[in-house]
Formats: sequence, C-alpha cells, structure tokens
Amino acid sequence: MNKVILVTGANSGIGLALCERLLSQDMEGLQLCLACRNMHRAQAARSALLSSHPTAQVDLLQMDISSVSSVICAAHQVKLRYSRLDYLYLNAGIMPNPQFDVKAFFRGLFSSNVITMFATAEGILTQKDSITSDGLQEIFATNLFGHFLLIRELEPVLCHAGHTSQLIWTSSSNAHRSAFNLEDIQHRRGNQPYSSSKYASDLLSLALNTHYNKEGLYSSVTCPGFVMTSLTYGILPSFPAFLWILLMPLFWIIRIFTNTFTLTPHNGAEALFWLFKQKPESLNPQVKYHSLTSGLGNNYTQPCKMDIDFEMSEVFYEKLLQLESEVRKKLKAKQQKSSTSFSPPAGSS
Ligand SMILES: NC(=O)C1=CN([C@@H]2O[C@H](COP(=O)(O)OP(=O)(O)OC[C@H]3O[C@@H](n4cnc5c(N)ncnc54)[C@H](OP(=O)(O)O)[C@@H]3O)[C@@H](O)[C@H]2O)C=CC1
Ligand SMILES: CC(C)=CCC[C@@H](C)[C@H]1CC[C@H]2C3=C(CC[C@]12C)[C@@]1(C)CCC(=O)C[C@@H]1CC3
Repeated sequence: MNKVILVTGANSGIGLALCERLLSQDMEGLQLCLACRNMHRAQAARSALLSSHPTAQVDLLQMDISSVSSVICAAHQVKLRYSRLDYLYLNAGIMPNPQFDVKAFFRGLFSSNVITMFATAEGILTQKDSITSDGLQEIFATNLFGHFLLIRELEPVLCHAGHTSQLIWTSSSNAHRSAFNLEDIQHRRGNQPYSSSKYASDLLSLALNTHYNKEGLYSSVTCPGFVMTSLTYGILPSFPAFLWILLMPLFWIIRIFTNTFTLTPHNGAEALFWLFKQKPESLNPQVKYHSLTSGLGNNYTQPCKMDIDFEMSEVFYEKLLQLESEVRKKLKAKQQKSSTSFSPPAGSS
C-alpha cells in the first residue's frame, strides 16, 4: 500500500524541501498531496518535484488554511480521494508585519544572552496581526486553528483500527510560554502573535496525543531552526534577498556557536524527515524535535523537553473545541443566509 502524505504550505521553503527529501528516499511507495492556497505556486512546486522525480505521485489540493470554509471544503476533497492518510504535516505558517527591534538586538549582542537570542529571537521580534473574514486573528487562524479544524475534519481518514497515523507540526524555537495566555488564546491583545501561535501548537500537540493515541493517531512537534525562506526575508523588509545571501558567511560563523542556524530549507526539514522514519509509539509527546546543523554542516535531530504541562493543554483543547463549534455555527448561518438570498422568487419556475 502506498503511504499517503499531506503537507500544508508545501509550495515553498521547508514544506517543499521536505517533499523533495521524502521523494528522494522512497519515490515508489509514496503518494504526496501538496495542500496550497495558490494553485499557480502549487503547480510550479509540483513541476519542480516531478523534474527530479518523474514517476512520483504528486497531487495538488487547493486550501487556504486561514479560512474555515476552505479547510472544510479541502478536507471533503481529501476524504473523497484517499481512504487513509498516513502522515499529515502541519507546516503552513505566516509571520506578517514583523517588527525587528534593532536596539534590543544590539543590546542582546553584548549580553550573556546572545546565544539564546540567536536561537530563539526572544525579545527582538514582534508582529502586527489582522483579522480574517471569519473574525479570527490571522496568525492564530493560519498557524494553529485552521490546522486544528483540518485534523478534526480528517478524523475518518486519520483514525483507523490497527493502523497508526502521524501528525507532524512545524513549530518554532520562538514558541514562548510568556507570549501565550489561556484567557486570550488568539493573542488579540499582545504584540507576539507568532510566538503565541507556535506555543499553542506545542500545547495542542500534547492534547491531541492525550485524546487520539488510543485511536492510533500520534502528534509530534518539530523546530526547523533559523532557515532563510520568504518568511524570514520579511523580517528585514528593506533588506533585499541577495543581501541575506551576502550575510551567509557571517551566519556560518554564528552556526559554530549555535547549531540552530540550519539556514537552508533542506537542513531545516531534517527533524520533519527524521520523524517520518520513526515509529510514532516510540516518540515522546512532551519533547520538541529540533533540526540542527553543526559547524561542519552535518544535520541531526535532537529532542528537547517543552515548557508545557498536561493541565494547560487540556484547558486549551477545551477552548479550541468551543471555538470550533462557534465557527461552525457561524458558517452554517452564513451559508443559510446566502442560499435564501439566492433562492428564486416564489412563483417563478
Ligand atoms: N524559516 C524559519 O526560520 C522558520 C520557520 N518556521 C515555520 O516553518 C513553516 C514553514 O515556513 P517557511 O518554509 O519558513 O516559510 P515559507 O513562507 O517559505 O512557507 C510558508 C508556506 O505556508 C504557506 N501558507 C501561508 N499562509 C497560508 C494559508 N493561509 N493557506 C495555505 N498555505 C499558507 C505559504 O504559501 P504561499 O506561498 O501561498 O504564501 C508557504 O507555502 C511555518 O510554519 C513557519 O512558522 C519555524 C521556525 C523557523
Ligand atoms: C547579523 C545579523 C544581521 C543577524 C540577524 C539576525 C536575525 C535577523 C535572526 C537572529 C535569530 C533569527 C531567528 C528568526 C528570524 C531571524 C532572526 C531573528 C526566527 C524568529 C524566524 C522564525 C522562527 O520561527 C524562529 C526563528 C528564531 C531565530
């Protein structure tokens, strides 16, 4: 039987590199499904994968993970196409309007915290969030809630008696407990919505293991390190991509001190790829699997205990279930309203 793998945010960066790595190791037994919001970019990614792996099975799925109706519609398509999903990579993510605090960066450079700053970006990065048409905070909707809804919708193809499936999240070293508040799970009030959304994915993964392991579904969290992708290029907007490339020698030097500077999407995808080869029952639900690259350029995966607890993950899970039922009700009301406004006037045939 082919292994069916769905990857969100697969048309670029870490998601695309992961697809390339999966096909390079085992092209025959894999059926890849690239879930992307933009079909032109999705087609380009598919063509790139097929040019190096001409006989690979690569399907496309249109899905805007930040939109409730789009996720439900895409999940419906998946259930029609596949009887089972073996791996679901929850990778799509955004960090819009990043604000880089140059002063804090220079202060950090000359402090004892310099390595932590380079590894986690703690204290030097904030973002400005916006609201989606569903009334959700955009970063929360994209990085977390859309993926939660997708898992809930895909339950019938993820949970099969006598068979295991894996959920693999692309979290971050920027996931800080201090940025997350159970009373404000969407981070409406703070200025670190990205960090909050990534901490939320760590919590959710733990709760999913609590609720779904008995049904054969396992969840793990990864951190790709600092990777140069369109997401990170946006951090210094006045800095064109080629200047980032010019900084590469400096980044290679920093890598000697912190192995978190994985830098390329291929390296960043290391832990995501490593998890593909593991037995899910052998994984620890309380650790994050980090992609790391040594000063000599060797990739490896290292587990690190997460700053999370069961109680908090359970409260968060309950809140997500409640939000899910609210957004479903809203969607139903919206659909009913639009169907009545389009119904033909009484008496017309
Ligand atoms: N780069 C880094 O240093 C780090 C990245 N990460 C995480 O890695 C993941 C991948 O990011 P990365 O590869 O760096 O960045 P990219 O910007 O290259 O990739 C992000 C992917 O997510 C997709 N995406 C964004 N919004 C949506 C949406 N609403 N619906 C569907 N797809 C969407 C993008 O599609 P599109 O092309 O249409 O925008 C793109 O394919 C993210 O979750 C990010 O937070 C974590 C730690 C470090
Ligand atoms: C010398 C020089 C100009 C350094 C610039 C450094 C920063 C731009 C990076 C240092 C740590 C990086 C980092 C990220 C972005 C870029 C840095 C702030 C992330 C926040 C990117 C997204 C993540 O999920 C985590 C990364 C942590 C480290």
